[in-house]
Amino acid sequence: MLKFQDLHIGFSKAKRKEERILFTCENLTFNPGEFVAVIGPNGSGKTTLFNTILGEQNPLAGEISIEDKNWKNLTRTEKAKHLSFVPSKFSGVDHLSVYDLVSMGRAPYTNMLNKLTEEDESIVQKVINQLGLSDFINENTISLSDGERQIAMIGKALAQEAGIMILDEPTAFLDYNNRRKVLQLLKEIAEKNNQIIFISSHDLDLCFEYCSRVVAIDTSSNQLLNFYSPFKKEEIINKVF
Ligand SMILES: Nc1ncnc2c1ncn2[C@@H]1O[C@H](COP(=O)(O)OP(=O)(O)OP(=O)(O)O)[C@@H](O)[C@H]1O
Repeated sequence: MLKFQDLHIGFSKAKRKEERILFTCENLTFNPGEFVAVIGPNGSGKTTLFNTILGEQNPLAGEISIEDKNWKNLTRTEKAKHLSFVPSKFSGVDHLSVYDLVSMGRAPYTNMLNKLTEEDESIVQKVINQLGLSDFINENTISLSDGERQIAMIGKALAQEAGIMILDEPTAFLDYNNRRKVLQLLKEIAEKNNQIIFISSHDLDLCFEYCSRVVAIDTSSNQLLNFYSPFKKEEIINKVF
């Protein structure tokens, strides 16, 4: 369970000449199994919210807690066991196979030599099977299509077995069919694995179709608004854009 308590999201004086609050949010709780879209206009603060959840920057005020522990008090490794992140674009690394990439998700659990145990290997194999990546395991990550590579990156995050997965614009570089495929996959993962999945996206129609919850950054009131499926699409779009 992830909780936002009286959060103020933005940049402190240390990062800018003056403090800048992008938005505030009332107390919100996110439960396992929820597939949440973060929407809002360009520059409204979606990436900043993700960076704050990821611990890359502090909230200006308020608290984020996970399983009732204050996020600030967790070590980097503890955070990695709770939270995985998939960037918008990964171009692949030469000689890094799909199997190796998915295996990297086990890093928070391995020793200094990064040697996988039998249990780690069986988790990697399970993820590969769940995502239908078996035919690609030995493929070089730079020779995959954008869609295949995005799914392989989701595999790395899944192998991390974190309760919360954050994906920054996962559909941004995908064609229509792959957008649907990836969102359907994420919806199934959230439900079957009981994970909380956050995506940011400008594909509003697809968010409304696949996600169970939408949080929208309203730049007129500077507040994070919360909506559950079934969504009143027009109302949300008119309010936020
Ligand atoms: N390091 C920084 N220091 C100060 N301000 C920043 C910093 N990074 C981003 N900003 C500002 O914070 C605001 C929110 O940016 P952010 O990237 O979070 O928006 P976004 O909703 O993800 O945008 P987009 O949809 O265009 O990706 C923008 O006005 C941006 O200029």
